[in-house]
Amino acid sequence: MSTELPSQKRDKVTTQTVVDMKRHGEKISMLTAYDFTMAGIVDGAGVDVILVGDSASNVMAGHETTVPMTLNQMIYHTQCVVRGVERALVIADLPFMSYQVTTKEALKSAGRMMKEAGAHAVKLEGGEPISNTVKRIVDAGIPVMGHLGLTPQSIYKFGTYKVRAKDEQEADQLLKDAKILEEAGVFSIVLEKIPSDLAKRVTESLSVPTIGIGAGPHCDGQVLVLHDMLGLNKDFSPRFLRRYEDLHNSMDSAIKHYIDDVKTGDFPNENEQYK
Ligand SMILES: Nc1nc(=O)c2c([nH]1)NC[C@@H]1CN(c3ccc(C(=O)N[C@@H](CCC(=O)O)C(=O)O)cc3)CN21
Ligand SMILES: CC(C)C(=O)C(=O)O
Ligand SMILES: [Mg+2]
Repeated sequence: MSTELPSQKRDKVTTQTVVDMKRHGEKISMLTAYDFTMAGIVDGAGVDVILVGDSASNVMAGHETTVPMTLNQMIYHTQCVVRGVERALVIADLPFMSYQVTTKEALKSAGRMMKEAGAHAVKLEGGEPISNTVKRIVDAGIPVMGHLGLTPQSIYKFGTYKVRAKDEQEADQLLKDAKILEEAGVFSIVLEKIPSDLAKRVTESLSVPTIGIGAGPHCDGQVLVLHDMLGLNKDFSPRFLRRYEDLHNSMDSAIKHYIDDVKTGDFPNENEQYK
């Protein structure tokens, strides 16, 4: 019998693969990407899941929140990412107000994300209030990832990005929401900025995998925003973020070097021109 872990097959990662990874106790790695070049690097390095997050609103467009992102903008980013990916599962965030008004509109939004953008699955924020919508999308053959805890599209309802579900009543509600989403058919749930103990309880009570961001070590997988973990984002330092590179500094010094070479006439040299 093979002792190969589910993700070690070089086959494309599917929603079934990530569910199998939970059953085998293999952790799931997920990162964001918003464009072709970055997606190719992230996929080539072997990440299991790529999220085209609506954090593109912050990271790509320079907005303060994810609220302004449109469905057409998310479709564009997802098209770019899909062209750069060979193996990873590509999940796209449905942006604010593309799925909350009616179930019919939600299904259309999810359908466009699959047909026009080539996403393999969509992610929606929220629990019980969107469970019928989730069920309808899943019934249409579109895999759905849930997202509970800190749900940035609702920032104006909560007013802060502080840790969520710290009191018992909110914790019980989150646990209930997770069960309801599982029953509605999600293949996985993101847990954002909640206490580790609660994330552990949720993870143990579900058969579908949890993917944490600021939700501790007991989740079945972890996700970070690519630009944050590469150190491109100087002014975002929540405690859950680990920086694996300081690309801001690397880019800054490379660019300064180039400017200097242009000013001094060092660039272009003898070999960098046509005769
Ligand atoms: N660049 C980026 N990274 C992300 O992780 C991310 C986005 N953008 N945009 C969409 C959401 C918003 N997310 C957030 C936003 C803020 C905090 C946060 O911890 N902010 C403050 C603390 C705020 C408070 O305590 O009131 C911090 O410490 O930076 C965490 C996740 C996660 N997502
Ligand atoms: C932080 C992750 C989970 C996300 O939703 C995003 O990048 O938009
Ligand atoms: Mg998001």
